[in-house]
Amino acid sequence: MSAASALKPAWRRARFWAQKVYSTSPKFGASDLQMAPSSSEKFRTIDDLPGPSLATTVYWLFVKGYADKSHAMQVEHRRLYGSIWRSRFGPFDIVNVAHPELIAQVIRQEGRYPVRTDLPHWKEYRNMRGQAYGLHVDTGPEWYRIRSALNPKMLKLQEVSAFAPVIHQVVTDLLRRLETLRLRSLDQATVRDLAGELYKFGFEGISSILFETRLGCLEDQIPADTQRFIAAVGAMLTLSETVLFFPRWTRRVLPFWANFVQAWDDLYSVAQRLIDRKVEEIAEKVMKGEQVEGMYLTYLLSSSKLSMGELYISITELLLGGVDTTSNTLSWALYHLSRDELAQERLYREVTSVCPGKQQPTTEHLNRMPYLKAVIKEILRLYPVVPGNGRLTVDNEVIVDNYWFPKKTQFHLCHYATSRDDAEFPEPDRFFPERWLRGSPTRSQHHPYSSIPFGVGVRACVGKRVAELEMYFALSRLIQAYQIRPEDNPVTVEPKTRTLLIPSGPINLRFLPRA
Ligand code: HEM
Repeated sequence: MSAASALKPAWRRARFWAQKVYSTSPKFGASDLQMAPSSSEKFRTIDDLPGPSLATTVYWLFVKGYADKSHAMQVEHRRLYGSIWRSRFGPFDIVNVAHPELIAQVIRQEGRYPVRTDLPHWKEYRNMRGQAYGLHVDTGPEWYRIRSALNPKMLKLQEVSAFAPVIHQVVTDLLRRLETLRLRSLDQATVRDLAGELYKFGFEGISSILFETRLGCLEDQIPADTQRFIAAVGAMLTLSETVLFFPRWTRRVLPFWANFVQAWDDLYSVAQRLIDRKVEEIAEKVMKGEQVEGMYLTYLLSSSKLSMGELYISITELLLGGVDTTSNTLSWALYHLSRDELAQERLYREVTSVCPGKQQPTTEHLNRMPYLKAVIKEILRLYPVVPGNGRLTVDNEVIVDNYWFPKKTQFHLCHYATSRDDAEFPEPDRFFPERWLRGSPTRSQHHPYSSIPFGVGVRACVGKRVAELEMYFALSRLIQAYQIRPEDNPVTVEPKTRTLLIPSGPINLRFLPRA
């Protein structure tokens, strides 16, 4: 049998997918569809893709210095290889897509149970400890079952508005903390390493919703248990990248795997204890015949859709998703507003016109603050905190552009490159919230997949609404309270990638109280 005839069924399936995919994508591949591939006309394959060799990748990462700038490497590689290219590095063999239409094609073919990427080290840890798999490790219908249990109370703004009072409490603590820090500084204005403070805010904010408990992250003396919790989250996220790179045999000589396990053990045990404490509280109330009121954890416990093991893991994973993401976005927002007086003044006028006299905004007020939302959108366009997302094809072969890919292809969706593309957003490196204002002549025309910081579809970020609420409340109240300025002799802070896109240096800002 010739190679061509052996591949025939695959091409037939490919043609079927091509029709599905291209039917709504005029720019890419439409002309090829009209030439509908006969059995002799083939789609190209992964082997036909351009891309750097292993040696070139090593050179880029370790000689040219892109190891912590993989977001910038997306932009450079797109310039060199076009909108789709292949990279191979160690165990990784990845197809990068850096055009919104191609990202849309991948997403449209992601199937019912999309998978981002394999996390073999997380799975191994959970197997070792006999824990449930949870949202990040489970796949197929099992992932969907867990996700469906977590979605309610998280996905709609009206639903998450139930969390508004507790978020406001945490924002009040943040304002108090910043006030203390600024008054302690030499010029009685400067808060140094704002991202570090906002990290504690992110941790406290999401924990107060998930555990229905205040952890004291924003206090001067952070309780020891909370410190251990914060350290474990940081260690796990950092080591998670490292352990993947080293082969298994190195575990006997290098400390990374043991430290990774320790971090997970610490993290899991604190989360478990906090949840168990809540369970006891609820049980006591029920025994006394008292009304049980609560938020997300109480809802999950009462819905009984997850086993206790699944609940421990799910809450822990939600925490991991919610800590660094909102805090980094807020850090960048304050960084840019401090350097753009006009934008800051416009935001201040909007917030004070809707909520005069430092009134705390409600979710209804937020509906009348388009500029506030535009600021956050613009920041997430400039600094998508997840600069590159993933999709691993599991159920289907897929066609992207004019290439056919088998099952188990790992795609890397280059969000950073698309949202900084001048074909989508003129002056892409400029902070310009006006480009998001509906009905304004400054509104940009762009592909709907060119800036998708939370992802799209069934696997998109489950915490999007909570994140938005936290960021809107925090930013509006900070702007009500302070004029924010850069420190004297300010330095430009560039982003760097450490899985997430984060500031590469400290952000130091001056907070000048408003009358
Ligand atoms: C600025 C804030 C945030 C951004 C930009 C962000 C972004 C993302 C992105 C891009 C994904 C991957 C989506 C996909 O694969 O299509 C994701 C997944 C996820 N996020 Fe967020 N996120 C943010 C805040 C949060 C918060 C506050 C939480 C917790 C409440 C959270 C929990 C999660 C979880 C659990 C997942 C995995 C969902 C799944 O696999 O089914 N995120 N996020």
